[in-house]
Amino acid sequence: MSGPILSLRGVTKSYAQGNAFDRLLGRDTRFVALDGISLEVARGDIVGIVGESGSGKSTLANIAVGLTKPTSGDVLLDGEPLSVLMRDHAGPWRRRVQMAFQDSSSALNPRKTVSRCLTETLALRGVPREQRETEALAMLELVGLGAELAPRLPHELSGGQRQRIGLARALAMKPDILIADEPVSSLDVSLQAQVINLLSRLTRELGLTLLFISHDLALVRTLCSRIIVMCKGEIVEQGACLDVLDRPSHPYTQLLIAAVPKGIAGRRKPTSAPSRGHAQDSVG
Ligand SMILES: Nc1ncnc2c1ncn2[C@@H]1O[C@H](COP(=O)(O)OP(=O)(O)OP(=O)(O)O)[C@@H](O)[C@H]1O
Repeated sequence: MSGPILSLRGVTKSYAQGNAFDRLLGRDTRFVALDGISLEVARGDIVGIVGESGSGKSTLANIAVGLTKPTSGDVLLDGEPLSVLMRDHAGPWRRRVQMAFQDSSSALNPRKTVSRCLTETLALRGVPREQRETEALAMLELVGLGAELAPRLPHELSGGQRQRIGLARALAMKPDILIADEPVSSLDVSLQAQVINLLSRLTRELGLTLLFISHDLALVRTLCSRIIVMCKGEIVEQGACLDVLDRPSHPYTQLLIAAVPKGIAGRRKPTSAPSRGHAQDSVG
């Protein structure tokens, strides 16, 4: 298909503010978390979504993945509206758009082994029972982890290993779009580099489209081909990643870049990642 894989058209999300008493007196107001967002994501793009805390990045991600319903506006996957695709609960949207979360410890069930976590996801995808163990091991290998982790519980893993299990679980659904919400923020710099390099490799090898939400402009520069800058629920600037980061036109983007210590925002590259969108995988 030649059109955008993901489109948002005039998407707004607002939340009621105030308590029941306020509402009774007609004093309730609504807080607008997303204000008429429109964007298009091309297949295979790696899109960085940046902006200060509270600017609406996670709300946007949750709407794109179908976890949050927009107050108004349309979300389309390959031109088909989310509202139609979501009618079937285990339907195409659920499989095709997956999310990898920031907090890997709460994203995994503490009572389920790595193997069970992956085989259950594979079952959801309809993989026959007898193939699930083998495929679970293949998923572990894909994210650079060994079969010895399969019987372990989440608390028996390191933070970086948990992060990659979360990624493996999202990838086990064979998604077309992966949304990674601050996927490396809890990791140290070398683990960050591993996960970033892994994401870069997987987007190339699996033809994934990646939405990468981050506060770290240097990581976005390294990984992403496009960038979306959000401020107070609106997109204030978007375009080719290097163009926007090197020549920001909106004052908010300029502030965001200026807020990062010199030499870090601009051109830091994680270990062994040669250039944006072409980071080498250093996962062992
Ligand atoms: N369920 C909710 N009810 C009310 N307000 C909400 C709800 N969810 C989010 N918000 C508000 O919407 C705004 C956007 O939140 P969101 O989590 O999307 O921001 P963000 O850019 O992802 O922030 P961060 O970088 O800190 O994760 C915030 O002001 C937040 O308090």
